[in-house]
Amino acid sequence: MRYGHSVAAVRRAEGALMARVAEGALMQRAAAGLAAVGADLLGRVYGARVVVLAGSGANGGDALFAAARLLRRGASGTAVLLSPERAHAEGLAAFRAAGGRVTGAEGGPAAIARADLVLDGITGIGGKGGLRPEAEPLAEAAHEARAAVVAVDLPSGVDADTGEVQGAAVRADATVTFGTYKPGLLVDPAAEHAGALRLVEIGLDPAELGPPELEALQHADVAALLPRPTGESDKYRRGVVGVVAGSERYPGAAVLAVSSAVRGGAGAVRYVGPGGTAVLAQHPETLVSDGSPRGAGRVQAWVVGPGLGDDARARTAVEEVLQAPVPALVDADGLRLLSPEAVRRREAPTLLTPHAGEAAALLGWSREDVEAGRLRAVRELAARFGATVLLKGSTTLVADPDPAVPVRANPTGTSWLATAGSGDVLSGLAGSLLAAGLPARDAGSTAAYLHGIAARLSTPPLTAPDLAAALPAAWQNVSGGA
Ligand SMILES: NC(=O)C1=CN([C@@H]2O[C@H](COP(=O)(O)OP(=O)(O)OC[C@H]3O[C@@H](n4cnc5c(N)ncnc54)[C@H](O)[C@@H]3O)[C@@H](O)[C@H]2O)[C@@H](O)CC1
Ligand SMILES: Nc1ncnc2c1ncn2[C@@H]1O[C@H](COP(=O)(O)OP(=O)(O)O)[C@@H](O)[C@H]1O
Ligand SMILES: [K+]
Repeated sequence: MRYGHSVAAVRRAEGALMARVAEGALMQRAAAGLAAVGADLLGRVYGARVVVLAGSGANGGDALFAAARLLRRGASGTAVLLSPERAHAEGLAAFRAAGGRVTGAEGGPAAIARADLVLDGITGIGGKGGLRPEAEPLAEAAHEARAAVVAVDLPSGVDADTGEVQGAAVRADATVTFGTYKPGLLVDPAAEHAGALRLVEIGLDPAELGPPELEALQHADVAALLPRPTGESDKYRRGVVGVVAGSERYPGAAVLAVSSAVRGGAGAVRYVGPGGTAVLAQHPETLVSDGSPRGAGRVQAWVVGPGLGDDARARTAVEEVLQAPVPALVDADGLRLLSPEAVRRREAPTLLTPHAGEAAALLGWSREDVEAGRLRAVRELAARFGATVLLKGSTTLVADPDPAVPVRANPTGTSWLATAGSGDVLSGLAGSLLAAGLPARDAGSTAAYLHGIAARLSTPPLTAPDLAAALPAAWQNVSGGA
């Protein structure tokens, strides 16, 4: 698991640790880790040109000390000081002592254009708002230069706690972060600015950090969560998932949702709706009926909504699913037929899976505001509906209705998933995992993880049926065949 801790938690744990170690020791640990990553990216340090973008805080100090280490190994270096009179004094002294040159912001772009490595030490967890105007041309020059750009702790200009980016921000090829991940490194739009992430341990005590704001599953976590049949299993004990999807107008959604539900860990799939013939043609193992959910027989979880439309039949289906005493996943058209009160009244878990447009409609926000503030949006929805909410998109987030439970950020997405019907595949898969007994947050985040891996394993440009067909390979990829 990767954990993302808030700035307040990091400050608390750093403060406690600093009281126990020699002055400056933490910054030296950070600088050593940063220099090692810089050396790695350079391949050959001797003769390389390093440029440090140094703000006035400790983030600039880390960058200057790291550059000094590279200079002592034969690199040459220029520090671009954004506030020359307030630069980190010890870091600057070490950099100068190692032979580094110093310039003001005006000398930055020319130095950056010739650089092999740029260390972005403008701001770290102390940054507020986007980059200030004098730093913007530096960020732009770094983006255009052929140099590798390494952000120190965070890309400067992004919000560490929320992943929001207000104004200009540095775009890095890699980010070396200290002690723990920050939520902004795991959530777009900030995550997109961070590039590859490297964590450098500096000795923070997990107990002093406290609970994370955010978690990102890794292969081993997902492998441990995936349901597995045992000797005692039969198809009913493995769970039956009911899928209410598709309509005369959108028959394909039924086929897509079932195509992933049958590959999602449940023992059987019941399909309810007008698309039974098409579903059976693709998946003869499905139990189909054309009535309403109430008369369809027992299920351990329902999926309702993909391609459902909004006629009387659709309304009845959503109503009946919400009244059922089993976990329910509501997606797509189903989300338009929901009231927060009806969801809040439920005793069994509910998982809502909106994309940004659907989330915007549910919240009364603009779509842009949801995309710019994903973490706020998903938490707000979970609170309003008293439900688990999976917000789809460039970073898929899953929030529990209890605000103390960390939000899960999915690390496996790829923009190839932006293809018609891939959301239907996700909901069938997540519903199947719910039926197999996973709690809603685990079902949603595990489904998003596998969905992303399936996309990576498919040959682009991928289609929704490709994605469903790649689920067994994704499953194997994650669990190593166990
Ligand atoms: N506290 C610690 O124990 C450690 C801190 N470390 C580093 O220290 C960083 C935090 O240092 P600081 O608290 O000094 O804060 P920062 O270095 O992140 O930035 C604070 C400074 O930047 C200025 N500033 C804020 N927003 C700005 C903006 N938008 N544009 C330009 N300037 C802006 C502020 O006026 C302030 O002087 C971490 O991110 C990490 O890199 C590491 O050395 C590891 C140890
Ligand atoms: N830019 C992107 N990067 C990563 N994943 C994306 C991106 N855009 C969409 N996705 C994913 O693709 C799926 C699309 O779902 P959805 O918007 O419901 O589409 P549809 O209704 O066509 O099935 C979701 O899982 C979403 O997270
Ligand atoms: K930085």
